[in-house]
Amino acid sequence: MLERGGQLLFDKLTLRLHEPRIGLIGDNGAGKSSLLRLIAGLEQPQSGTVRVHGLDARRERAALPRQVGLMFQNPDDQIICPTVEEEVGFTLSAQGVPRRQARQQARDFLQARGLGHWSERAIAELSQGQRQQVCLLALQIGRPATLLLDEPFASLDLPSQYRLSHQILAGAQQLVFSTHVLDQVRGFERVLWLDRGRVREDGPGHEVCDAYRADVQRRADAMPACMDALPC
Ligand SMILES: Nc1ncnc2c1ncn2[C@@H]1O[C@H](COP(=O)(O)OP(=O)(O)OP(=O)(O)O)[C@@H](O)[C@H]1O
Repeated sequence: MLERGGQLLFDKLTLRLHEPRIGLIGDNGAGKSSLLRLIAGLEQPQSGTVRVHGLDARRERAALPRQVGLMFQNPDDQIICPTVEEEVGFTLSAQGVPRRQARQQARDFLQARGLGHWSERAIAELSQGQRQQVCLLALQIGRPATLLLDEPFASLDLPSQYRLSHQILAGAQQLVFSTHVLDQVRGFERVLWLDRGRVREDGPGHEVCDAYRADVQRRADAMPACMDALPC
């Protein structure tokens, strides 16, 4: 059970997430980010347990970052270092790698991806899309088994979406990916449609996306026409 803002959000929710690519869809406030935060150990349920690759997300929270990395909706909520190299290296220092060695590994990691020229760049001078790329690199260098992505493409232009998508799919990690753009998860093995904290549909991406789209269409059809709804 999880309460947020004094409201019960998840109650008796039981999920096993084993598929390589899992999408999360649903209206604003449905609980997508909250579910990702539970898996990442950033929120704790008031009752019940969250197990991540065999770890208890409450009692073994310190060990979670080696297993799971969460990319926040807003890169500025994630980034804490002034330069790209420091930010990417920070993941390794947090895992116990000495700072100097972590910086060197970060440089090598960027170099290997054709981004050696980014090493010393100030994060503050990067665009939103570039900052999101840095967040993803900072997660990937830690090689977690699972990547949790919270609307990773929300504010990106098309070329940035392609770049980031390529970067995401190039990794071998399990993906759990929340989005409002159904096409991004339609081909996934499994998609969960969350509705006010409950799982409304759970199945192959194309089926669940179609069911959600049809429901949204039904609700839109039931709305008064725009002109009627506008104030005089
Ligand atoms: N920091 C917070 N404090 C209190 N309540 C919160 C907080 N963040 C979210 N909530 C509430 O938890 C519920 C689920 O929010 P959540 O952010 O998980 O939804 P979401 O599906 O990710 O929405 P969106 O599509 O808008 O990102 C909502 O009712 C929201 O009001």
